[in-house]
Amino acid sequence: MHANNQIHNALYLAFARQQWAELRKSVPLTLSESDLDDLRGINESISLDEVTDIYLPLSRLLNLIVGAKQQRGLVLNQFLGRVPPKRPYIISIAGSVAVGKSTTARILQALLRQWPEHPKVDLVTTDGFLYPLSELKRRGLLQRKGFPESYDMKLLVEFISKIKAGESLVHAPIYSHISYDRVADTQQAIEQPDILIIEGLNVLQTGQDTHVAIQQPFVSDFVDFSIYVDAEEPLLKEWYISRFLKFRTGAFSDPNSYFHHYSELNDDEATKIAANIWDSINGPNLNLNIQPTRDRAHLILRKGTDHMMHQVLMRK
Ligand SMILES: Nc1ncnc2c1ncn2[C@@H]1O[C@H](COP(=O)(O)OP(=O)(O)OP(=O)(O)O)[C@@H](O)[C@H]1O
Ligand SMILES: CC(C)(CO)[C@@H](O)C(=O)NCCC(=O)O
Repeated sequence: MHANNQIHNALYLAFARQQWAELRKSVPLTLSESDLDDLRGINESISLDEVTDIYLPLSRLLNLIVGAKQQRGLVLNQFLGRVPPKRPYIISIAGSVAVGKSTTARILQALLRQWPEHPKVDLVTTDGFLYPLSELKRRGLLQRKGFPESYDMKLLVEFISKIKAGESLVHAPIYSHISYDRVADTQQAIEQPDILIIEGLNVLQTGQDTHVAIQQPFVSDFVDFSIYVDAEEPLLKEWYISRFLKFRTGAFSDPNSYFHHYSELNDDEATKIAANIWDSINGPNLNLNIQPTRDRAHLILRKGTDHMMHQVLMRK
């Protein structure tokens, strides 16, 4: 599936699911029943096998990597003879619409919090940095949501640079999937976490990928470790459609929902509309702007049917 396998092999170590699962090594399955309940609350469809085989080794890897960075920070301070501000370790999670970025991010958050070295783990999504709906309309971008030009990149880069600089309180705008818009009067407060996870379609993008010149620097300049969640497009489209069908009885049934009128649709009608949104917006965005950023990631998690990860690729 990779256009240039030779380059890929040179860049990444590839692990089949079972090989990766063995790398959990000494990480005990420290999850209590209540932890498991929390994880099920994040996504009831996620299996315990997925947590033990994929996420526990990943949590171990990230704990080691964050630890190495913290050590390096101590050495630097000793050398410079000063106490620097606490700077969060920043992990980014990229991938298509509906690949499961937010589920992956929330499970990682829950697992990373359990390590005594980094108990405070915050999570933001770049959805909040989409322009407000009125601005998208003004710019004629309603059919381009999720494309690079639909984000306020200046605001996003300002946000992440403040986090990286160790500012004690930084605010992020919040997006509502119900109103399909930025929330007007509430913001998310980020107060010097040990780790910040930032999740979104665009976290690996630079100006070079797109027809739109995005000003430098890029989000990835501030990110310590990047993850790309990958799956073949037919699966992504299927997951997008099935989430859309589920939303009819969930989010869309809310009278405040932007898509409230979809709640009345039968399965066939809803499938057609979702497939059409995929083919006209999310699919082209994947192929033009998201997938081309995949091979910049430090780690690629490859999913197959039923959201099962079947391969992990790690930068050498
Ligand atoms: N590990 C998993 N097991 C089973 N279902 C999953 C898993 N991860 C995600 N899903 C399902 O796939 C769909 C997309 O997941 P999610 O909302 O996490 O994706 P996303 O990449 O954050 O999407 P978006 O970019 O649109 O916000 C949801 O219906 C979710 O329940
Ligand atoms: C908010 C984004 C861009 C990303 O999560 C996406 O969910 C979205 O709304 N895409 C636009 C097309 C659609 O409604 O799916």
